Amino acid sequence: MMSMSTFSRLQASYVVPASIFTWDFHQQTLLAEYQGRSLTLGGDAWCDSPGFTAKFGSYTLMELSSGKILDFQRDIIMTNRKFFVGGNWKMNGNKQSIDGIADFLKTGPLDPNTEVVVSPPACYLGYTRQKVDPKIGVAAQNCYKVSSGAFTGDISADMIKDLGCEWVILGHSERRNVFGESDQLIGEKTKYALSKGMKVIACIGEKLEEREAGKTEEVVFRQTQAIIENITADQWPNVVLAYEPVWAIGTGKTATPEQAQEVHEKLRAWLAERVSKEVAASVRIIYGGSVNAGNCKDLGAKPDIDGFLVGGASLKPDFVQIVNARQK
Ligand SMILES: O=C(CO)COP(=O)(O)O
Repeated sequence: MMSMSTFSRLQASYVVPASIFTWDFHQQTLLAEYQGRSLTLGGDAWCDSPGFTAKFGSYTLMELSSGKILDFQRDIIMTNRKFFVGGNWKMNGNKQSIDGIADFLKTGPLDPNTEVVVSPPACYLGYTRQKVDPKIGVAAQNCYKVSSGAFTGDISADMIKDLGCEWVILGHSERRNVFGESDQLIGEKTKYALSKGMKVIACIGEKLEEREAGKTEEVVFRQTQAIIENITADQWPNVVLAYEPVWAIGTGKTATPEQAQEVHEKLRAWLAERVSKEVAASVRIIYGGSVNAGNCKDLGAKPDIDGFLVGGASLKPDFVQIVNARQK
């Protein structure tokens, strides 16, 4: 038996290039043969039926008198990125307040079309896992890049999993800026957590002075590059990217829906070039920074904003409204 990652690697290294080479050769030969002749062309588009592999469509061009295919294009025409809302509790709460949060989450009602994850401080991971509905994911706010050892004060992906939690937030701006974590370390942590089968909310975002200096894209792409290098093709479904401009975190200064959409759209286009069209179309890019019950609907209506990572408001019943931001 071959593992999924070996299969993907062999397919990407040999099968796909060989198929493309063969097709290109065939097409060039055909076009040379038809040179200077008048042709009768017919084209047809085809899409999968919804609910199957509906995200792909193809368009085929045929020379009708010979019945030979001259060209075909395949593209992504539909994506089904499930709306994702994470509550990052940061270093807040105790057992009593967690009970209160579990209660309002239970009362909800929570939109079943939204994937919900809450992220308590490490010492309350097990308690939170027991208290909240099993349909709600529980995330650690950080973890180190190895399974165990002399790393006083840290926790590992293996320990988080042992508590029944499957998510971890990595690269949060507070880890980067208060605790001095580098792009490289965040990449290494991402690699290790994914290798253990964990799901990762990987955070990126520029500081105010970087935005003012026109460096938003440069910073966001640099931070994302260090992350994508550590993700294999088959691991992308386990990754959510969180764009959190540092100037909008905990400041009450939300990015406008247009500002956030602009960065998300550029990041998706960049991912299409750097990773693949499929990953760019399917990965969820969520926004974080002063999201609240009042601004979540406008932000969530933007086409490239696939949800939120919520700080302060995730400790309050307002969080339910944010989870339901896409409801009419
Ligand atoms: O950092 C954040 C989520 O990770 C955002 O925090 P606030 O929602 O409190 O601004």
